[in-house]
Amino acid sequence: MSIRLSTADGNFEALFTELLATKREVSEEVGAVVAEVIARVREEGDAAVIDYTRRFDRFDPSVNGLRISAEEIAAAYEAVDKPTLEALKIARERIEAHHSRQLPSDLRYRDDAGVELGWRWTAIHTVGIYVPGGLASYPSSVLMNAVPARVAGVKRIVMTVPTPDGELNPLVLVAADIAGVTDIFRIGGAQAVAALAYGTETIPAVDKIVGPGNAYVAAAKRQVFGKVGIDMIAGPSEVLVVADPDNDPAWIAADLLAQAEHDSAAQSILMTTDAAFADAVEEAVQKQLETLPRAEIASASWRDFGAIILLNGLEEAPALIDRIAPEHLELATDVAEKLVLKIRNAGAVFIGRYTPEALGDYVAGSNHVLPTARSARFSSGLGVLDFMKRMSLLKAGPDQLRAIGPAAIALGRAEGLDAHARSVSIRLNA
Ligand SMILES: NC(=O)c1ccc[n+]([C@@H]2O[C@H](COP(=O)([O-])OP(=O)(O)OC[C@H]3O[C@@H](n4cnc5c(N)ncnc54)[C@H](O)[C@@H]3O)[C@@H](O)[C@H]2O)c1
Ligand SMILES: N[C@H](CO)Cc1c[nH]c[nH+]1
Ligand SMILES: [Zn+2]
Repeated sequence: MSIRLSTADGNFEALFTELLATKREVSEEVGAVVAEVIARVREEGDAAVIDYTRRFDRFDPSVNGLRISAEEIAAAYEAVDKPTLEALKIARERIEAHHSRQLPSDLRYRDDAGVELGWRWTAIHTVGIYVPGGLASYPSSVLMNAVPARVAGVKRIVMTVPTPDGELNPLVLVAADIAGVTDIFRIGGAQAVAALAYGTETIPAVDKIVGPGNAYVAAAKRQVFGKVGIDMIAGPSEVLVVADPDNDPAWIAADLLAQAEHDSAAQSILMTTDAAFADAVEEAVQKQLETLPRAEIASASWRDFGAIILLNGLEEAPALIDRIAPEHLELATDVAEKLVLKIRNAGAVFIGRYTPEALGDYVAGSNHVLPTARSARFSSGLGVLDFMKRMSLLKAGPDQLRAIGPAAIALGRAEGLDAHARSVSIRLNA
């Protein structure tokens, strides 16, 4: 049973604020564990990675080597059935087509003073992609990370994926192969992030680490930021479904459970205007849980973090949605197109009754690595630009230096930086 709030109640603001502040991870403890893992991996390299993998993933990766071999990838193709491989290829193509449209253009122009200005985009050379794998395997996340990197022009894509108990997921390996991943390592958690950031004897250090993961992965990415770039914090999944009473409660229940089944720390929220509809959805959730293989995880998530928010009218929705800033927002109402224009903060919006979030998780083409824990207030989902940098270009000749140089001299002197002023004046006085 989820908690229920109503905007009609006097204590709504207090309860809503509490909902926003809910911590879904035990952060202080995680932060300390992760700091120790990173320090040991920096110090001891492969030995620490192997030790932590034995401890957290329950197998010894030194037996087959940290790196997943070409033979293991070839064997994975044999283990994957044809329809699933076809589905993976459809997803890869759609993700590639969508992300190709994100490629930015270079620019060069001459302004009124004759100064040439512009920028040039270049790809990051080596990136690390973290593919989660503790509670479930995510071939789709391999594509969501690696395909935009390839589109951007990244030369080396180093992937880490935990393989609990040493079990390889063939579809994950095939996805990596068709997406153009160059190196794959069978490790996960904070030890994988640390290895990618600092490098070990076997694992190359990368320039940037991207990808979702659990609380340990998220904390590790935060802690290595600066040594390497990171994309954003994409932690336990979330969905906010805005649904009017014209929906089939079973469809909405299925959508709520689709995110709840990821992790007991996932969060699913329903916003609706009708109390009887809310009851029907709650009932449908309980019914569907009876047959869901991952019921244990999903019911824990729905019980501990699920919520139903009753509104007086849909016009109340946008302001509340912006405060929640959900990873995924479903608008299952006939006024979805109008509503979407009023929303500022969400990782991805699914418009209308026939766009379940799961479509975006797999095959729509947009990225499913999205900001969680309210970080959609200031960040966006993974895309091609996360794998690129923009260099400024400037060019002046003697006339342009004469035109704008004196102002630079004045500002250099005003800041007490005489060498700055001189590097301009020396040319003007030549
Ligand atoms: N936002 C997104 O785009 C997106 C996409 C896919 C998955 N997800 C989320 O990613 C998360 C994946 O989590 P997961 O656990 O399945 O896989 P994971 O790969 O993120 O984490 C598994 C690793 O966590 C480490 N770990 C586990 N318990 C530990 C402990 N007690 N101490 C230290 N380290 C420990 C282990 O090293 C293990 O290899 C889920 O919350 C899911 O919702 C998000
Ligand atoms: N919904 C997840 C992002 O929050 C992504 C995913 C992968 N596979 C299924 N779903
Ligand atoms: Zn999902």
